[in-house]
Parts: sequence; structure tokens; C-alpha cells
Amino acid sequence: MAQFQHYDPPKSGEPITLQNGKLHVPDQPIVPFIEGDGTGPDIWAASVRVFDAAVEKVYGGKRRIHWYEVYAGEKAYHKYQSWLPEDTLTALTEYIVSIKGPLTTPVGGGIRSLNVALRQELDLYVCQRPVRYFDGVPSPVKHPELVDMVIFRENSEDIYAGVEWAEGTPEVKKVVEFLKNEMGVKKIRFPETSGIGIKPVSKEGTDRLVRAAIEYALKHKRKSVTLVHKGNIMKFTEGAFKNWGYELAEREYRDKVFTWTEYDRIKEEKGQDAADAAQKAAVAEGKIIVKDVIADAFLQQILTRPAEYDVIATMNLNGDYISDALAAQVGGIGIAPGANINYVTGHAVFEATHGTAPKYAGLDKVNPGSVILSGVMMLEYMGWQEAADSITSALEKTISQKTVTYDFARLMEGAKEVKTSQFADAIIANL
Ligand SMILES: NC(=O)C1=CN([C@@H]2O[C@H](COP(=O)(O)OP(=O)(O)OC[C@H]3O[C@@H](n4cnc5c(N)ncnc54)[C@H](OP(=O)(O)O)[C@@H]3O)[C@@H](O)[C@H]2O)C=CC1
Ligand SMILES: O=C(O)CCC(=O)C(=O)O
Ligand SMILES: [Mg+2]
Repeated sequence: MAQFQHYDPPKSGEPITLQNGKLHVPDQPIVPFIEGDGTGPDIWAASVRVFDAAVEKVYGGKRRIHWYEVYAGEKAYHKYQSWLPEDTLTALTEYIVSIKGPLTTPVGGGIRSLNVALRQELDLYVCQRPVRYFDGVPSPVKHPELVDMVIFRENSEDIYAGVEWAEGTPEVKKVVEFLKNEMGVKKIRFPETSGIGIKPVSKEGTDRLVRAAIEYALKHKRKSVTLVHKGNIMKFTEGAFKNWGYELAEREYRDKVFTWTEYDRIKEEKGQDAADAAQKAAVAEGKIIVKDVIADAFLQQILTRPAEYDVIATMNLNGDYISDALAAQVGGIGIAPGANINYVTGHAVFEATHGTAPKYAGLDKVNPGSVILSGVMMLEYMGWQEAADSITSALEKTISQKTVTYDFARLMEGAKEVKTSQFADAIIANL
């Protein structure tokens, strides 16, 4: 049993464990949660009521989650003078599955992202964000129902590694001198006034991310995995990601995938008709098509022909941008869930795609849908599919009744605008 410096874990309930590589979830699991900053407390208070009501309704008391509050962000700082107490990392490690609200990150200085720190500390290398349309949700596009994608965002490297030096510091001068004098770099336009950041992208990091995306596509019988990159410009990071992704697909999933590199090889040897025929045959056999697209083109194509994309595998920064863009396409960040997962150790921290939305903090106003749907993902991960499904259906029903928070109400005709807590009440009534 883990030792905690300050925290007192619940006396009732049992830890979720990993046994022979499989998650073992007791009927009374202890699940740590972080409330989050800004609108986090409003959203969490609403969401936890929905989770508990669904589990109670579906399992009639046989199963219950024993919530364990752990701290990060402003609440942790006020309580323990630490933004991310060691006890929190211990709890998230010990209890394996957890859920969190958003945490504030200052821009241009101050502490580094606690969200990124959690992902790095627990090595949660996949940021998995499903994006689908719910009937009746207001959307800025004509056919939001064509969007049904699952983003696999690499979550442990890229420029999020935080290897950067500020302009004007002795450190950045040293780095610039090294680049100029020892590496022959001549193209830093304004060397005296540059900040410098480093973008590490590795073969190992790419392999495990792309493997997780392909495994998901196979398990859920999806059509394709698209590697999204900017490899034409960043050849040895984003370009290498694309090459390593294709190599992994062909090396580890030879009989289960058809890749666009294979398509190009056939085209070169036998012509385009033969390549088209080979791809058609692969689709008919149920193989996953592994393809790639340059990130800027991807961002316009998700608007013009979203049906062509399915599972997406991409690096950290691209994945961040793509998550918010796709969320907007199906009605906004208010219903965009996510999970940070290490598929080897089983560790998973579920969290919404959005941030703290500070201007709405304490107003009981924002949409709790993203955290509620992150909880749905968590219940699915725990194998509590019935509870997950009951929440999804109740959420769908509530939206179809036009009982919605401000974000949907401002775009819907005839909507009844409700507060965060009332939206949760309506979902619970529809369970
Ligand atoms: N994983 C995490 O914990 C994340 C943390 N952050 C952090 O959050 C802070 C604020 O970031 P910011 O860039 O403003 O992004 P936010 O996602 O917090 O908010 C941007 C806008 O999105 C809309 N929005 C966000 N959440 C909801 C919701 N639950 N319901 C309805 N609408 C919502 C609001 O739009 P509108 O104004 O149109 O009403 C809001 O003004 C920063 O410190 C950032 O670092 C950001 C992203 C993720
Ligand atoms: O950590 C942060 O402040 C931002 C994180 C973020 O934008 C995301 O997880 O999508
Ligand atoms: Mg983001």
C-alpha cells in the first residue's frame, strides 16, 4: 500500500489493479478525482451526481464508486503550498484510473502546465479524444453528423517536452552560440533576440502511439488510421513520424492493414489502376487503410470532406489544435471528452478537452457535458458499459428535449437554457 504524506485515502472501497496486463475492477473501486480550477468545481459537482446516479440505477447498489479527492492547481496550492503535491502523483499511480477537471496554466511565464506534467509523470502517452455528433446539437457546419473521428494525440513529447530558453538569458545565448559555432546553423533570423524551443519526436514515442491507434481501429472495426503531420517542413520530426508510422503498420500489422506506401509501391510497379484495385480489395477484406495527410490540408478537409477521416494519429501540438477544431465542428468544446492513457501500465486520467473557462468560474453556467462524457469513457474503460450507455442515452435525450446550457442555447431555436447543475438534474431525470 502506498504511503501518503498528507492525504487520507478512503477507508471503504478497494483499489483497481492491473493483473496479468488486464485491468481488474472491483465492484467498489476507489477512484481519485481532481476538481480543477476555474469552472472545474461547478462542472465536477454536476458530473459526479450523474455518475453516481447512473451507477446506482444500473447496478442497484451492487456497484459504487468510492471517490477520493486529490489536489492539483490552485486548490492544492492553497492547501499544501504545492501546485502538484507528491501525494497526488502517488494516488493517481496507486489507484490506476482517475478523472480530473481542467487546470490553469499561465501564458508566457510562471508554472509550466500541470496537465502536461501529469501526463509526463505518469507517462500517459496517448491523449484519446473521440469526436462525434449528438443529434440536435447546434453546429457551424451543414453536415456535422459526418464527423466521427477518434484522435490519438501523442502526449509525452514534441514541443510539450518544455525544452526551451527565454530570449535574453545567458542560457539562450549559449544555445545560439552552440548552434552557430558548432552546428553551422546560419538561418536564425534574429539570433540576438530569439527565444529557442526544442521539438523532440522519437521513433519509440511514435511507435507506441501509432500502435495504440491501430489497435483501437482493429478492435472497433474502424476504416482507417490517418497520420497527420507537417513533414514537408519539419522533416526529421513530423516527417519521421509519418515514416515510422507507416513502417510500424507494415511491420506489426502486415495482414491487417493496407498502407499508402504500399499503394505507391504498387502504382510505381504496375500503374494506378492496379494500386486502386489493391486498395479496393483490402477494403473489401476489412483491412484498415493507413494513410497520411499534411496538417494544414487536414484542417481544411475535415470541413470539406470529414467522412474520409476516422482514427487520427498525430503529434502533441497538432493534436491539441485538431481536438479543439473538431470539437467546434460538432457543437463545441462543451461536449468534447478525452482520456490520457498508458496502454501498457493501464494508468488512465480522464479529462475534458476544454480548459478552465475562467470568466464563467462559480457561475454554475458552463456545459458539464465534456466531463460527463469523459466519465462515460472512464466507465467504458472500467468495463461498466451499461452505466456508460445509460449516461450517453440520457445526455442525448436531454439535448433532444432542448434542455441545454448557455453554449448550446445561444445557437438553438426554442431551447430552454439551464444552469450546469440543472443540466445534470435533467440528465439524471432521463436516466
Ligand atoms: N486539460 C486542461 O486542463 C486544459 C487547461 N487549459 C487551461 O485553461 C485556461 C483557459 O484556457 P482558454 O484558452 O480560455 O480555453 P477554455 O477551453 O478554458 O475556454 C475557451 C472558451 O471555450 C468555451 N468553453 C470552455 N469550456 C466550456 C464548457 N465547459 N462549456 C461551454 N463552453 C466552454 C467558452 O467559450 P465562450 O467564450 O464562447 O462562451 C470559453 O470561453 C488556461 O489556463 C489554459 O491553459 C486549456 C485547455 C485544456
Ligand atoms: O495544459 C494546458 O494548460 C493546456 C492543455 C490543452 O490545451 C489540452 O490538453 O488540450
Ligand atoms: Mg487544448
